[in-house]
Amino acid sequence: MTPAAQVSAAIEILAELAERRRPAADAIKDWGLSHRFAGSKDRASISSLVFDALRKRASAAFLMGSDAPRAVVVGALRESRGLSVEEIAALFSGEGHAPAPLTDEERERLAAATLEGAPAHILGDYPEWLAERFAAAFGAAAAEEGRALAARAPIDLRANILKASREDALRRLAHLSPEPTPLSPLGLRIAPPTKGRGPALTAESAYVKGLVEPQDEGSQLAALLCAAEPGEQVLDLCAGGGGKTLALAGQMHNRGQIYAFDDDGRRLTPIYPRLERAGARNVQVRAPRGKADVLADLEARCGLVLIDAPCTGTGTWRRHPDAKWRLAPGALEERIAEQQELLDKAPRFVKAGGRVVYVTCSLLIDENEAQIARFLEGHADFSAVPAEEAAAKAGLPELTQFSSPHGAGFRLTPLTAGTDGFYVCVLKRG
Ligand SMILES: C[S@@+](CC[C@H](N)C(=O)[O-])C[C@H]1O[C@@H](n2cnc3c(N)ncnc32)[C@H](O)[C@@H]1O
Repeated sequence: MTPAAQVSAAIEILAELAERRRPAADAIKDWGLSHRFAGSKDRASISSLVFDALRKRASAAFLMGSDAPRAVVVGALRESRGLSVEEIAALFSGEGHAPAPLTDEERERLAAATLEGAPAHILGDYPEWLAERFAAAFGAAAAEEGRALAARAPIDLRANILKASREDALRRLAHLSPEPTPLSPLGLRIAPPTKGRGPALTAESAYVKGLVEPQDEGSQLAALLCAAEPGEQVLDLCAGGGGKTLALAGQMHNRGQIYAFDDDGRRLTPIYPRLERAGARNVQVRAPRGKADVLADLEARCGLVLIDAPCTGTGTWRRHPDAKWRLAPGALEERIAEQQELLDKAPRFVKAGGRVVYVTCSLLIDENEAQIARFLEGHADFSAVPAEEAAAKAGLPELTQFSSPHGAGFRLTPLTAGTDGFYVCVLKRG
């Protein structure tokens, strides 16, 4: 396919997404199935165009004076890719499978329109209904935080210390030019591709042999702040695919026991091969079994209960730019209710002196500091561990700089920490 035909395909897919609220990856996959002539490189280029347009959907629409898919793609080619009017005009030639030529108005806007005077949610490319919540979380930095969330994310990996040091992993992957991550002592970072496909990581022998695991640096830090110790009894209450479970198994050097639970058994499916590949041997997966209380024996036994809570995922928009436009207010309310339920459930399993670590990949106060404040009101035997103390316990005193200005816990954002957005709070019993 020509680059211009790829642009046409991206516009077509965005039109489909505007009609049906569905993940962009699904729409791209379906498009590929019904256009068999498109090769894998074409599909990667189209996918990258669609995601770039979604990253900049609000600002591109503002620039072009229209939120039609074509306008968004035209605007995003300027905003995301930095193309000139002539470069964009060359793609919109109207020839063959190229989109229709630029109109005079489109040309004028591309040449002269600016974002001056645009409100923060346009400058930061996030939904208008979240504007108040972003202002509460970030104040005057809301637009800048939004812009950082609209950028492409790097590929972060965690060295699996059960099998390799970070130095080993860096050497093994040297052909991908990884850099050590600045905050996590276990992290490796590969720059994001400017367009098209990134490296085929799962084909790397370092991955196949379990020396590295893809995990955003923020997620690595959340796991490190758990400060799990060898020999501890740990309940991972929302284990899902096991990203944090694996990190905890490494921290514990395979000693002690991790119980990995998720109330949706299907979500646990990937954990089995991942544990195998990582060489994690201290994990018992406790899949739900109908109405049976599969965690009954853990009552008051755990030194650590991790709640990696279901959330709106506002911190992960760099990786899922379509999610920000699909998120609806009702979903936020549902997540808040689930988070409260989990926070109320966790103390049952915590022994005296033990801790609960509450984590979300959201940046909204309602899902984070407000949840912790509510929890502490109802659980007088728990207190939030001050950020300085929690950071020191994790051996990462520099994380104190990310202590939340809105209450207990840590806030990491792409702008301030260069990670996905994460909230982490360590709560101690007694
Ligand atoms: C953020 S994801 C977990 C990600 C995982 N810990 C990781 O690092 O890969 C949240 C998980 O919570 C699970 N969940 C939602 N409500 C739950 C509940 N009441 N009890 C246990 N798990 C729950 C979801 O099924 C989902 O897998």
